[in-house]
Amino acid sequence: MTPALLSTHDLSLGRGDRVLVSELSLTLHAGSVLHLKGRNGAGKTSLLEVLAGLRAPVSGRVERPEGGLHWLGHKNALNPDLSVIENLRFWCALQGAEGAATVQALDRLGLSRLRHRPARTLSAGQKRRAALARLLAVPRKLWLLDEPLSALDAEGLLRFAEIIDEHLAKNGAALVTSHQPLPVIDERLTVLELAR
Ligand SMILES: Nc1ncnc2c1ncn2[C@@H]1O[C@H](COP(=O)(O)OP(=O)(O)OP(=O)(O)O)[C@@H](O)[C@H]1O
Repeated sequence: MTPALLSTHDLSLGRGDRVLVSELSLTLHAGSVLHLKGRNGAGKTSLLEVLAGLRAPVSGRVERPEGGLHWLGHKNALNPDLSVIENLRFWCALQGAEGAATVQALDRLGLSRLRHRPARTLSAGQKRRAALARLLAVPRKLWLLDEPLSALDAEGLLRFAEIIDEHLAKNGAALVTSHQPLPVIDERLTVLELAR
């Protein structure tokens, strides 16, 4: 059995007086991906925020990997006035990862040609790709990704599939929310559907 990269123990969370998740215990192992599904408002983002440590649960606890994790929220968190590569370098510097492989990361997302363009001039899908490039610039074992496929075209989906595949092969793990099927269709994928 590969090591656990994320575990929850009797985790409950809510918004206001609404319970969204009740006593969830799950384990995400290295080399696996969990597709978190559920209708609008079911609580996927709220759960991801608790897993990332950005929001407190009502009860229960979360065990995360040493060495940190990647969190990609709905927002791309790009500074509109910096170029694509400046944005990535700035983010790497915040992570203490100066000299990270930013050019290669942008190349993997098909953004080489656009790397000196101000982020504000990118299309929605190009901005999503620029945010995804962070996953490659700094290695982290655990990826928590909220709707990473939003705005990606067919070619972007293929690139995402390749990136996830490599990440799992290197004993990484990912928890991904998406309203569309994930481009990983084998025994490495499990699905959790929030019921509400
Ligand atoms: N800032 C907030 N204050 C109060 N309630 C909120 C807030 N943000 C979200 N909620 C509520 O919490 C519930 C869960 O929201 P959440 O964003 O986690 O759902 P989701 O499953 O990610 O939805 P979607 O598929 O639309 O992204 C929803 O009912 C929503 O109305």
